[in-house]
Amino acid sequence: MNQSKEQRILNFVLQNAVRGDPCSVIDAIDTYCSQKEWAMNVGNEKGLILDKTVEEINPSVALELGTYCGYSAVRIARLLKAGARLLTVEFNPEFAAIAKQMIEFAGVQDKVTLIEGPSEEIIPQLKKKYEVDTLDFVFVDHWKDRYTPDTILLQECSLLRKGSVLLADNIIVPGAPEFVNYIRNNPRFQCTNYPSHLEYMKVQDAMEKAVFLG
Ligand SMILES: O=C(c1ccccc1)c1ccc(O)c(O)c1[N+](=O)[O-]
Ligand SMILES: [Mg+2]
Repeated sequence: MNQSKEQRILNFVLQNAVRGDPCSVIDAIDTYCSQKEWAMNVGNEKGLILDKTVEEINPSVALELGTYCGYSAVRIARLLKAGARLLTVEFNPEFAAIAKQMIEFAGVQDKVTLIEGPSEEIIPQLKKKYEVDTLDFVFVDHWKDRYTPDTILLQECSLLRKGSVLLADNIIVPGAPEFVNYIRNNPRFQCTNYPSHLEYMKVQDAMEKAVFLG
């Protein structure tokens, strides 16, 4: 049966990256997706904004919404301190299966919990089933129409504390206008916009950082 693009990306990583070396995995994905087939990884330009945000926060507990092939999960996990953990949520079972292999090949599986299912079902389970108290960092990169309802759900589930940081991808392309309107007009969040480009393209995009004020 014809392989999926995501399987081709994984195969390229398995053949060109170094097992246990997360940076080589990130580089291999960026090489493949910039030269062979575009894919919706956050990419290196926005990835550097993600890196700086994670390093600034140094989270003990991080959540990612939208795992895809695991590129940003590997990117985040490689920066986490000893004992810190990333929970990453993916709705699509095929993507989750690829991401699991990607995370394991990168050697960051001990820091990452990959959860397959819809974010609206997983978020209410985080406290009891996944033993989360509050989240220090949330990378928001899933279906763009889920950004706002899931940000509201995180608050309703008391998963944010004063200083929790959300970083949202794709503010311009594909865009999340409802989220931008919600978060920038919400007095409980302090927002900062980071202009960038759509991964592997010369198209304007941006990321939005939102600090929860409690
Ligand atoms: O929605 C798309 C999309 C839409 C149409 C075709 C391909 C992808 C997309 C594009 C770039 C992203 O960085 C991203 O996170 C997504 N996404 O699905 O979450
Ligand atoms: Mg994205």
